[in-house]
Amino acid sequence: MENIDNRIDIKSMTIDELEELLVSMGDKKFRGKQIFSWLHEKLVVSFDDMTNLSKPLREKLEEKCRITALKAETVQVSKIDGTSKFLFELYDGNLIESVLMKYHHGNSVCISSQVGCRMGCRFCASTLDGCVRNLTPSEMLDQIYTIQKISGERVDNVVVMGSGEPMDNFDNIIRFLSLLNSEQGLNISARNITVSTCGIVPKIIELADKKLQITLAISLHAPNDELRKTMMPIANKYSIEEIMEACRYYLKQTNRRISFEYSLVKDVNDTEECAQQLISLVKGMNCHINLIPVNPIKERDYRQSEQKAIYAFKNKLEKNGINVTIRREMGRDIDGACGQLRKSYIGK
Ligand SMILES: C[S@@+](CC[C@H](N)C(=O)[O-])C[C@H]1O[C@@H](n2cnc3c(N)ncnc32)[C@H](O)[C@@H]1O
Ligand code: SF4
Repeated sequence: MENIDNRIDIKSMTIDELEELLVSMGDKKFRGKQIFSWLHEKLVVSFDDMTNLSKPLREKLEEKCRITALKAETVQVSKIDGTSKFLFELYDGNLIESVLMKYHHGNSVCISSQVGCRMGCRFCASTLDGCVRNLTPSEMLDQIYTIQKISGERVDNVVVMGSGEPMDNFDNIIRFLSLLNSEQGLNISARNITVSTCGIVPKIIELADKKLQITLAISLHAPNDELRKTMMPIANKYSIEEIMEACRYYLKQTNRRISFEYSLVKDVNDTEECAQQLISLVKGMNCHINLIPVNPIKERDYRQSEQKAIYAFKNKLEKNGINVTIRREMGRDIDGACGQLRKSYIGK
């Protein structure tokens, strides 16, 4: 675990670690659980609010530890569907984005896992300035906690689909997942959490071996390696066949249906031939395909597929027995592509 400004990042600690810390400070073990509950259930951001701790203990904790608390720099709310986009400032001045989406089945928060991203996908605004740094588990958690506090809404589902590549920040993601899942915290069930990756094969296998019940989403975007290489540099490292093999392993280990993300780009990957290749790739697999009309970014020349092409693509997949949906665009009036709000803010 990383320390922040030479103080311990207390919100990234498990109950066991907190108990150990308290004992090492000459206090009682049970205080660990109390502090965990203040941080992850009652969502306080100051030791002074931990009213069942003595003043001297609170002072000692303040000296030794730091409570991650994100500052909302801007919040944009969609007039169309209530989607809110948050720009948060981290303790070191870096900015990240998160989104709250309201669906009939509950509230979903989409969080960032890194400041920027180093994967270089051609359609993505998050990667335009590379990766600045990994987010700590507490910084990932605090996106959800702060949104819950600002909006007054209970968060039911979490998707790790904001800026950053979660499998490039693996240990912090695993710790974040276990804290989010904790009964003494927000207690969000693993089944309500989705982690999306561009396909870092060894990490998918490592994740599978943890046998968590989370949904794995793969950003596929192309049905063959040649085309994928033109869209996503990671395709030079891992082939689609290797990714599919890792997905089959994930399914075997977890019994969880895989999601494939496929952003439709006009005249690039939206042809009938691409649909046919995609069908051959996933046929017979327990999976779901999410078609996303690409959100154009001004720095790149990709354009969104036409409605007709989007529906033709979807229909072809459906006719072949593939589970497929077109992702509804949430917050159309506020939404730039993921990473664009941060980018435009830095630009100022
Ligand atoms: C921003 S990424 C973060 C998670 C992870 N790095 C990944 O690639 O899966 C989440 C999803 O957003 C998609 N995405 C990124 N930029 C997009 C854009 N301009 N239009 C549509 N989808 C986009 C990605 O392909 C990916 O499926
Ligand atoms: S799509 Fe995902 S992996 Fe690719 S650059 Fe964007 S955030 Fe990174």
